[in-house]
Amino acid sequence: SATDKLTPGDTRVKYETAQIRGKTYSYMLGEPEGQPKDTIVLVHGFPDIGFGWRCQIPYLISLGLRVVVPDMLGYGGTDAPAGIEPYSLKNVSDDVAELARKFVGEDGQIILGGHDWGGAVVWRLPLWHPKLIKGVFSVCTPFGPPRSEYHDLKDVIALGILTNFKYQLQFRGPETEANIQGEEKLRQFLTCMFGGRNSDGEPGFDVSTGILFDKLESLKPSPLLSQEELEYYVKKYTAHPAPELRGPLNWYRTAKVNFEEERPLSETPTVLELPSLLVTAERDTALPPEMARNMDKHFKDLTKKSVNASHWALTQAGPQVNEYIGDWIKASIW
Ligand SMILES: O=C(NCCCc1ccccc1)N[C@H]1CC[C@H](OCc2c(F)cccc2F)CC1
Repeated sequence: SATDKLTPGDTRVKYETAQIRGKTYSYMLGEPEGQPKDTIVLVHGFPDIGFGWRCQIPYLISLGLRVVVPDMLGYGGTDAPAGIEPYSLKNVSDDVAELARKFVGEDGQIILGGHDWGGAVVWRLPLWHPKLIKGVFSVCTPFGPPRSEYHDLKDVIALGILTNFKYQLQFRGPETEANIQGEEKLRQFLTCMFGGRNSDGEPGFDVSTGILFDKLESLKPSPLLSQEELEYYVKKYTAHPAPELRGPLNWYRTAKVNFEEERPLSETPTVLELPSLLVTAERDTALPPEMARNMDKHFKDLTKKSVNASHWALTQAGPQVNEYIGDWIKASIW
């Protein structure tokens, strides 16, 4: 039907590019019948692409929204610039703001949604561009306030805190980028991250270790991706020269840059006044729902929901996620 998930190359959306603050961004554009009620921008995470929102895009168009879904910096048809700074949450927020303004103008507003790293972006964007966002939602990723002190993740984990982020020590290091190169390894990596298991039912990734590289070649296809969808992801990831994961993994190397850029924001308590929605995934091992336990004091209008899904909630609980987003838009924004 009209709201069935997008397929690779689906003609229900247009595939466009734009020059944004010196980089080429590639994005999907979905236009509703008649005048759009609003424009919504969707920000994906790691290791994903805009296609990760395939279960949401047709539904949001059916609500009368114009839907803009970029491949984020370093991914798919979007540039992967050199250096770490371009991947900071502030720089990526400024890129998304410029892309949004192409559709709503200098004084217009958008609804903004994110998943995973895209969730971290959407919680910062309204702090940098307060007038642009009329409502913000995140799937899986809780809000964390800007910090006044820097603590390296390695030290935090050594204290037994945030041990669910231990895989990030591997991701920010050299080995993942070095070990995952070329079509076959990228296919195994994506199968792994999307929940592929071997014939003994063992996963190739866990949050307290990271990727178990010697398990990759024995993983069976992930039930979360059809073969066609997996090949579309592989094609998008091999569009960048080796090391193909340099751009995506640079997001894990921005902690110090993010801290320095956000320090001025940490001097006053952060309270987001705009309508906000958090949808947590009950079985997300990297971003468990209890990470959101201290969020409420930073929001004036926060709705919290949860779905019975793993980290890949957008596809695993697509209809439920869509219902929560749709109900929240109708209740809090329209
Ligand atoms: O690494 C990520 N995804 C890849 C792993 C996906 C996966 C999980 C489970 C099974 C299979 C695959 N996501 C990042 C997204 C940003 C997060 O950092 C920002 C941040 C904080 F540090 C503290 C509080 C809130 C906050 F947003 C940290 C996780």
